[in-house]
Amino acid sequence: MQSVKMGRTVSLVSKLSRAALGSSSSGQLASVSTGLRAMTTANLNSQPVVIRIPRRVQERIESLKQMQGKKFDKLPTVKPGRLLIKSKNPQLNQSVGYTLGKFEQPVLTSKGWKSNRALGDYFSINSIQSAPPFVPKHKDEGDDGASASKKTFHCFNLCPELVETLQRQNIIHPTTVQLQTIPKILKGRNILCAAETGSGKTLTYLLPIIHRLQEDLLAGSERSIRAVVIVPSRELAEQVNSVARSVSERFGLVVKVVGGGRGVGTIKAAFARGQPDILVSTPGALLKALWKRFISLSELYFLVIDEADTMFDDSFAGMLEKILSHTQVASRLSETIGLARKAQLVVVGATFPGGVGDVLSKATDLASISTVKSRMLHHLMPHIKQTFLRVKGADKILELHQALKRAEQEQKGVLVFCNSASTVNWLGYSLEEMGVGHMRLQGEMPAAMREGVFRDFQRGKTNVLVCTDIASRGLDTQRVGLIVNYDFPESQTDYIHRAGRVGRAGGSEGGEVLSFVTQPWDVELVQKIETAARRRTSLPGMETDIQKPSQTTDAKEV
Ligand SMILES: Nc1ncnc2c1ncn2[C@@H]1O[C@H](COP(=O)(O)OP(=O)(O)OP(=O)(O)O)[C@@H](O)[C@H]1O
Repeated sequence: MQSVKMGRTVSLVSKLSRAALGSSSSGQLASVSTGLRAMTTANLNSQPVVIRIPRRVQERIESLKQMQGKKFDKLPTVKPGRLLIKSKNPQLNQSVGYTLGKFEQPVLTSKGWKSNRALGDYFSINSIQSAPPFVPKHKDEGDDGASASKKTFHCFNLCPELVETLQRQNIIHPTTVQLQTIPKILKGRNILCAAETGSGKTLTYLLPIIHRLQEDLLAGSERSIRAVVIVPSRELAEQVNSVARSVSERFGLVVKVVGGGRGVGTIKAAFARGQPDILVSTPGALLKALWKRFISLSELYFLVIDEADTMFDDSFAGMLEKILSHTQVASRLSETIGLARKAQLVVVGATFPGGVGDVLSKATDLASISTVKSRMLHHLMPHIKQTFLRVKGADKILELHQALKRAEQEQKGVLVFCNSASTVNWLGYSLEEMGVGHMRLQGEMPAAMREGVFRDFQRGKTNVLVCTDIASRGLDTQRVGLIVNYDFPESQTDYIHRAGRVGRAGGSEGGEVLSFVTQPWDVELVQKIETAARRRTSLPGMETDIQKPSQTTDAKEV
């Protein structure tokens, strides 16, 4: 008897679950509740039976109840399971398991955000996986990329000492971009490598360069500048210099760095004791060194342009063209070998707006460039939680203070991004008054003041760095767990780069981005981001317009 009753109860619960899961109609919801009440009464009269309603069903019932309360003319976007979008208004939540139809317009939380009535509204794009998308998955592993026999750096046939050096730094398995690009650079190809922020692009180009140069050194070649890496900021130049040194030291390769803002004397002094094998430089400093004939690039094997989107924008493109005119870039694979060899070109970035092809076509045949483009390029990173808060300008400082307190408890490093140097200064004074320890980094600071700020932040001198976008490009910020967009970024590109300071290869999980949205013009960008998140597509209008390499050229040259 008992077992029969139990059996009926179980089948009733499963029917109710199906009803609740499979329908959004209020009639069925009412029957779910009535059924449950009837069942409870029946059980009181006989032997007690514990009825457990799965949490999924409970959540479903809750959301259906909310639908009932408000006339809602749209299919529910909430399914059992985790939420992709969590809004203040739960009707606008969207589950990970919900896929928007091709012609279905997403209902956005940020839809009415231009109006002041929306003040206080918010939504989050939740992280839906713990592993970054640039960690290669293997057949026998789940979404998080755990376990499995992954490839190691041995697979590239790099010199063993180089692989050993990486192992000592706990860099064992190549990322997707490294797997795809390193073999191509080793073959001598011109490369355009477009891959997500934090996916390990620096080692992607440095490893083949160092491998090649140490071979040359063993062959007894004279020292001259064989590789130049051009980056847009002094901080990034210092960082690339430090990575290059850490992996090339044991081979006796010389790496030097020159940055702008320090005058010709400092640049001259950098080369007083001879030419390095690898030179890392900002474009301005490199041009000065070339014009003053402190260096020559006639023996160049590799020319790397890192952070391509910044390097090809109006502020740098002119300088870049001049630098390219001082170099001989190979237009075919056969030109990268032999005595009359020309330089191999490697262009690297996490975002590729238009204009790249225009400049490059002046230096080489675009058909000679192999493009490596990662699957999630220009997508929102799925392993980072991103929250958008519609807030009054005057309230931002209080919200920031709260966020900083939380981050302090969790011992996270924080980057606070502002859109101008003056806001960095103003915010700095305000935080000082509030007793919040921090450092500041912006482009208008005198070189001497700017020097070492980022390094000190990296070393943990303070947990908070208030900065402009000069800190958003390329800087490796393993200790940062929270990004605050105090000012909302002016472009999608800036948003991607700022958000990319968390969730980097080899870093810790659980990075977050918090964005304050105050201005009507911010709202349009938020809406684009929210739409891309709900549709799970790349951000709109960010396609790369560089010409794809022609298959025939590639086939001939291999
Ligand atoms: N295969 C790897 N395994 C683990 N960590 C790695 C690996 N490759 C690189 N890293 C580490 O990942 C971090 C990010 O690398 P890197 O700065 O080169 O990223 P990036 O792609 O250039 O980022 P951005 O687009 O922001 O410039 C660094 O700390 C680096 O040491």
